[in-house]
Amino acid sequence: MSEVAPALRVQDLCLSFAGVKTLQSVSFDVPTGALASLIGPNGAGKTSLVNCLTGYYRPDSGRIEALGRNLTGLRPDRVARAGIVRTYQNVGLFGGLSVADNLLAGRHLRMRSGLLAGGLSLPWCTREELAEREVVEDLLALLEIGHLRTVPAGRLPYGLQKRVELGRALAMEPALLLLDEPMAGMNLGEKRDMVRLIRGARDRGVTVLLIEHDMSVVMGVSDVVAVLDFGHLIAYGPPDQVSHDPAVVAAYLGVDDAEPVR
Ligand SMILES: Nc1ncnc2c1ncn2[C@@H]1O[C@H](COP(=O)(O)OP(=O)(O)OP(=O)(O)O)[C@@H](O)[C@H]1O
Repeated sequence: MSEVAPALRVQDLCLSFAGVKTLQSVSFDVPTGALASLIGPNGAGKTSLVNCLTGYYRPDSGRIEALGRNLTGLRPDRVARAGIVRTYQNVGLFGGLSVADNLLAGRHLRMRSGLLAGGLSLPWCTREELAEREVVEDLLALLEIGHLRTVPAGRLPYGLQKRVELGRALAMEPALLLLDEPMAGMNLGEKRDMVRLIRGARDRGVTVLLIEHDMSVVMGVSDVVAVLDFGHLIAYGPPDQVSHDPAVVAAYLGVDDAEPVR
């Protein structure tokens, strides 16, 4: 039986800034179709690793393979074209555009028609736009924000803006979705909602790598967890195993008692 290749394979990745080692020989896989989490205390190197994966940082050495391609050292636009979509810690929506139009903006990357053809209202273009709007409606339903479709995104509370951001990322139909601390600054209720929606995306076949520093957030939702500490991968495996790993408990003093967010 042939094994399915992992969606992401990180091998011996090293990164340093002015001689200070930020990532030290980090290796792990994200299985295709999984919801994987990358966790670690503040300053562990999580964002630096994501910046390597998305082409913003060039690693000193090591290899990044995703979706069967070698992505090591590729520019961010080339990485995005390979189907890897990322959200950021800060909200980056078009505040004046409606929720639906923000999602449509995500679809535009995939649309045949450019703005010029759209402006001329060519029949094929209109048909295509209608089809895109249907996809957007489907995503609005998935994210439970259909009732907000006409509201300017900038007027929404923070937790809902993060939901729209997730929607815009999903609108790009990523093969691998990197979510950089999507629950930072959220209250418990908003975190629970977000966890449910991210799981929903995974259940629709999107491979997800969730970056988080709050261990309780990831333990209830992840298929597999990778733990970074001071640039080293100190644990990798299913959440139950990782949460009891002595190295992880030491890195997160006391947090092994944390209630998982479900
Ligand atoms: N562009 C840069 N120049 C210099 N040092 C950097 C740069 N980017 C990251 N670092 C350093 O790398 C280390 C890891 O930072 P990083 O932001 O990757 O950690 P993190 O795990 O994402 O932390 P947090 O949870 O606080 O976001 C830190 O010591 C940081 O100062």
